Amino acid sequence: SVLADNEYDVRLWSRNADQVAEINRLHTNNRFLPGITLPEGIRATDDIADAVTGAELVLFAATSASMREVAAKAASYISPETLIVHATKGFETGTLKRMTTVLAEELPVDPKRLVVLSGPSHAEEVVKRQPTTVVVASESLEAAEHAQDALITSFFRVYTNPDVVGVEVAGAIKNIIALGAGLTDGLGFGDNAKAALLTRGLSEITRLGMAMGANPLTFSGLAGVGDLIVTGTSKLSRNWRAGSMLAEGLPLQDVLDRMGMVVEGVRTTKAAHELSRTYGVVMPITEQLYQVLFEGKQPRKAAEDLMGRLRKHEMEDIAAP
Ligand SMILES: NC(=O)C1=CN([C@@H]2O[C@H](COP(=O)(O)OP(=O)(O)OC[C@H]3O[C@@H](n4cnc5c(N)ncnc54)[C@H](O)[C@@H]3O)[C@@H](O)[C@H]2O)C=CC1
Ligand SMILES: O=C(CO)COP(=O)(O)O
Repeated sequence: SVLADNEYDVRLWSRNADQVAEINRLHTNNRFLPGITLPEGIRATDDIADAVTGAELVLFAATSASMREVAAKAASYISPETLIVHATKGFETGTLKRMTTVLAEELPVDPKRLVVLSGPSHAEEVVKRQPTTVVVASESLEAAEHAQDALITSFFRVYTNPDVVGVEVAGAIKNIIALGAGLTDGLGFGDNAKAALLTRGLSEITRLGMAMGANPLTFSGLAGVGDLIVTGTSKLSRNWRAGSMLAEGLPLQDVLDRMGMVVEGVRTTKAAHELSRTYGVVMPITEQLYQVLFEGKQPRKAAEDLMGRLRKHEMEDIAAP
């Protein structure tokens, strides 16, 4: 939608032929964006070659679980000079790789052509042209500025940042904290509890990010604090909603079935649980969420265990870079 507003000739790929027909005939996508009319400049196709061949820019917005498969499908139609942008918030299951690493492995482009787009950007608001600010990060300033140029509008303000690791880690881990915020609200705790969770969650994101090589300042930016606020406090967030349903006692599979859309925080909790061990980083909220999601722990007991941890200095576990 943003690219079409910038007069790009947008080809949108979906594997679902009915969805493609609906977008082309009616300019709607009722299952995911009910009540919205999409810009005329978007043409949908279920043929990935048709979508990607000759494109100046390819924007991947696959789920983290399907990124490698989708990138592999597109690879032979992408040329080395194509600008690749992704908007996916998660790690690859099993390998724990970041999305730019997956794309670099699958696509015939220099890693300097890869850009990550992140920040507070619920699709439901962006498509209504409600204002937001986001960030694009790339190893190459030229690639980041190219993406900034392509995506910036009067309602979608795009900043650049060279810290790809920080932006990707922030975008992924905030979904765990958003699940926790949904649980906190679902349990009936107050605003203090949520502010506390988001702040200590930011500490956790920062610790892991720094251990993985990120710039700590990135976490006070749009991909960090910005997306943490929107995902942890908005009812549009699937991660928040999933957390609040878990607090009602619904089993995880029922929650995911009801959502019918990706809840990235679930897989990311598993990935971060492993990353915290690999990098030797203390991640108590992630640890408790892991036990709630995968080991049947009661959410209220998880909250008690977080509150009952050994007393600490506020910055204790943040190692100097
Ligand atoms: N929805 C939002 O507001 C935002 C989402 N994101 C990120 O974008 C990514 C995608 O999220 P959504 O589009 O919201 O998820 P979604 O669950 O709403 O849609 C995912 C789509 O991918 C399709 N899909 C799944 N596996 C596939 C495969 N193997 N091949 C082809 N298509 C496949 C599904 O059928 C579905 O249509 C996630 O990483 C999310 O964190 C980032 C910013 C905002
Ligand atoms: O990342 C998002 C908004 O910036 C979307 O969050 P959810 O996946 O929780 O809906």
